[in-house]
Amino acid sequence: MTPGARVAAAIGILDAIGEGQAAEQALTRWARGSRYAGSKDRAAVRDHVFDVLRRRRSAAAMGAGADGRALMIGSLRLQNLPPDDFFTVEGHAPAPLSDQERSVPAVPDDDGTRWNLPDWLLPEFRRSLGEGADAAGSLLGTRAPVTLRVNTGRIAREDAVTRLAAEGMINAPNPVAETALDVTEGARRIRNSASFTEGLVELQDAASQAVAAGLPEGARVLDYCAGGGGKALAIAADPARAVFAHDIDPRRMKDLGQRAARAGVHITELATADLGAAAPFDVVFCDAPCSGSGAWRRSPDGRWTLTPERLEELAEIQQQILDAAASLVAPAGVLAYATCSVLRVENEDAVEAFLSRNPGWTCIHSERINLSQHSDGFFAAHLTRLQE
Ligand SMILES: C[S@@+](CC[C@H](N)C(=O)[O-])C[C@H]1O[C@@H](n2cnc3c(N)ncnc32)[C@H](O)[C@@H]1O
Repeated sequence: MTPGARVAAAIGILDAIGEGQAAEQALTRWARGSRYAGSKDRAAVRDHVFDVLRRRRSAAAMGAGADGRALMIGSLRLQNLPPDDFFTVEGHAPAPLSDQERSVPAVPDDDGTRWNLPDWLLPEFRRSLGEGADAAGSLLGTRAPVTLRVNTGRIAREDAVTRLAAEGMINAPNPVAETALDVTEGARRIRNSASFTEGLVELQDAASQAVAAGLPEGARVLDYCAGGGGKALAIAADPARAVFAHDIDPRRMKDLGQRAARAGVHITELATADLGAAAPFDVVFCDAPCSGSGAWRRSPDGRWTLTPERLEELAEIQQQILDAAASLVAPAGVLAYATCSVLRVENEDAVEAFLSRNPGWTCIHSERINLSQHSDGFFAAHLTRLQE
C-alpha cells in the first residue's frame, strides 16, 4: 500500500469508530476485508488510527472537523507531516485537500484539548494528579513504551539485553522495575523471537512488573482478578511462592496454562466455587477492573468510551471485589489492591471506602507509579487486619 492508501484506510476505520464501532473491532474488520494489506501496512494503519485516538481533540481542532478525513489531516499536522504529501488521490490515496482544508486553524489552548480528554473528566483528572496533571495529560497523547519482563528465573536482565540485541531488538534497562527492559528498536520482532518463544521474556508494562514485585512476602498468593495472567506469571517467577489464579470470567485465563509452561512456572487456576476451600491465602492480590486511564496510551479509545456512569459502576465493582477478596485473606495476611488508573476515585477513594466499612482493617502501604515515558500509571495499596 502507498502511504496515501494507508491514510485512506485509516480514514475509513476512524469513520467506523465514529459510528460506534470499538477501535479493535474496526481495525480487525478492515484487515479481514483487505487481504492485500501486508503486516507493515496493517501496523502503519493501526499507528495512524491510534495516533488520532490518543490526540483526538487536538487532531479535530487541527483538521477543523470530527470525521475521519479531518482527524487524519489534523493528526498529520500534529506530527509535522504535510497532509498534501498523502492526500494525492494517486495509488488509492484520499482526494487532495480543498482550499478550505488547506488553511490551518488556530488550536484552542484549553486543558481538554491539550490533554485530549473529555470535559466531564477534567475535574477528576486535576483532583487526582494535582501539579502532575499537565505532564500526565501530555504523556497520554504519546505512544506507550514497549517493555519486556525478563524471566529472571531463567536469565539475568543484563544477559537478556545482549541476547535480545543479537536477535535485532535494541533495548535498555527500564528504571521502574528491576526485571524490565525498554525495547526501542525491533519491537515488531519480539513475538517471533527465540527469547520470547522460549519464555525468557514476556511483554509487560514496567509498572505492572513493579506492582507484582512489590507484593509483600507470603507463600500462598491468590491473583483474584488474573485476566490473561500477566501479573500471576510475574509473581510466580519467585520460586518461594505458590501462585493461584482466579477470574470471574475464566475464559480470560485460557492462555495462562500455555504461558506458564513457556515460562517454566506453575500456577493453579481456581474457579469461583473453589475459592473458599482453597483459602486462606497469605496475599490476595486484586488487580481490579478499572477505567484503564493509566494505560490509555495503549487503549486510546478508552478515554472516549468511558462515561461518568461507567466510572461509578466500576467504583461499585471495585468495592465488591475488595469485600469478596478480604474474606479469603489469612488472619495476618495482606489484601493487595491495584489499578492501572490514575484517578483518585478508583484508587485512594476506593481504599478509604473499604476501610470505612471495615474498621478492623488498615492500610500499610499505598503508592502511585506515575505515568511516564517508561511505564503506564498505576496505583497499589496493601491492607491488613489490625492485630488485637
Ligand atoms: C485489570 S484486569 C486484570 C489484568 C491481569 N491481572 C493481568 O495482569 O493481565 C481485571 C480482571 O478482573 C476481572 N474481574 C471483573 N470483575 C471481577 C470480579 N467480581 N471478581 C473477579 N474478577 C473480576 C475481569 O474479568 C478482568 O479479567
